Amino acid sequence: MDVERRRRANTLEREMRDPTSICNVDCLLDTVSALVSDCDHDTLKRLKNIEQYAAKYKPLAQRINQLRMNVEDFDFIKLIGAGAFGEVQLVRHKSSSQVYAMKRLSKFEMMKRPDSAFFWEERHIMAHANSEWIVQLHFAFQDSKYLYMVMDFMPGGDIVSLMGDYDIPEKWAIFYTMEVVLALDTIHNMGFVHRDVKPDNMLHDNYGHLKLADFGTCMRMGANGQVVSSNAVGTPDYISPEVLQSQGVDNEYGRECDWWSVGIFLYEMLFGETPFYADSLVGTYGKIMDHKNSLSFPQEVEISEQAKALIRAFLTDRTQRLGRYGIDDIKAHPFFRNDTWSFDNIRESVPPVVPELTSDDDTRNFEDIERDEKPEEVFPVPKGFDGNHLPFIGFTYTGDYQLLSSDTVDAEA
Ligand SMILES: CN(C)[C@H]1CCc2nc(NC(=O)c3cccc([C@H]4CCCN4C(=O)Nc4cccc(C#N)c4)c3)sc2C1
Repeated sequence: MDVERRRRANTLEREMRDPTSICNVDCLLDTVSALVSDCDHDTLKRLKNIEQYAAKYKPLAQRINQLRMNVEDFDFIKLIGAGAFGEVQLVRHKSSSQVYAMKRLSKFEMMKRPDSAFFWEERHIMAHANSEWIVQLHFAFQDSKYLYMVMDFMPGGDIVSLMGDYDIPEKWAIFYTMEVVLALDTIHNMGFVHRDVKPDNMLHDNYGHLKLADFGTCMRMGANGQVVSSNAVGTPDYISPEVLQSQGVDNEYGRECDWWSVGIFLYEMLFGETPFYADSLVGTYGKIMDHKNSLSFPQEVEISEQAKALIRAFLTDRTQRLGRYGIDDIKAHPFFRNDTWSFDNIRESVPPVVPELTSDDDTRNFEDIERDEKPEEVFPVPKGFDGNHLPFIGFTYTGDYQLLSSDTVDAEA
């Protein structure tokens, strides 16, 4: 082969081995599976070209799906979480015996809504953060109905349970607020705003240290550090005024919206309830928009002035909010002064609550969840070629192996 042809072949091979390239081998295999899934309908097979393609490639697609990682590789242990488009299961990988948390998102739910590309941010952040503050994505795969994300199991459960089980002393609040601040700084430094920081998204590992776990509402900041979004996201109680006001209109806001949510979280740890709680959504929104007058501290709870000062510094207009000039102003706040933990040693320190676990699949820190037995919605038979699986091409990910990467076949393969 002449030099020019060899050079061009090398370029293509390099692209095919590059995990960040859409020419990556996993993307190409996704394409075959997606195309077969989208063609494999009797109505479409009336077209000769489609019928012949499906007949020829369906066996290959089945072989690809069977050889690559798939849901049959895992034993289901227990349902440990549920969200709008799916659920999280505790599973054990059959061949390695390793336990994982596997999130399963319904493709059908996502096809019904135009703004459903949220799972790409979640995949990117958990796959590439490589941070002790972020739950790690180990594998991602898909079948004709679902997306699957295989992640770290966090046996300590979420901090909502911890707040329910304990009356949290200020000292503990220092620890957990420090860890949330460092975790959010990691997301911000990756170029994302989280937008839905709440105790449900804060999980504990087996030591009792915190990781952020749900990134469906994360959005990439523009060059100016702002996101432009018209869909208000987040859970009412923790949502900042500027994100709230972005409902319907294109409103710009930045990472400081996450610091508001930290203020809500700190208030809730210390007072046992969120500051703008109301028994209606409108009531809560009203209090948030009028936070200057609606923020108050219950007299009967003994809280330090530093704690109140930090809460006020977060629960203020974004133009005045602590953290708008970066995390150093937050780290310097007197509330964090203590004789045990610092922002630099906290990950090496012993957390206030260390989970007592008896096995690697101990789910004592997860409430039982009844599966909402809604009849599994099936896809309507497409009238024409809908390409319903095309938006999911490229989702497949294996953190520990890249197809075609090793020059020689793996010895133990
Ligand atoms: C704009 N709209 C269309 C989109 C906005 C963003 C968005 N996010 C969704 N997200 C979901 O549908 C979903 C599914 C299962 C679990 C969870 C979380 C919420 C409850 C627990 N959970 C979670 O991720 N847990 C988790 C994660 C990692 C490790 C462990 C453990 N151990 C546990 C979320 S649907 C949707 C619609």
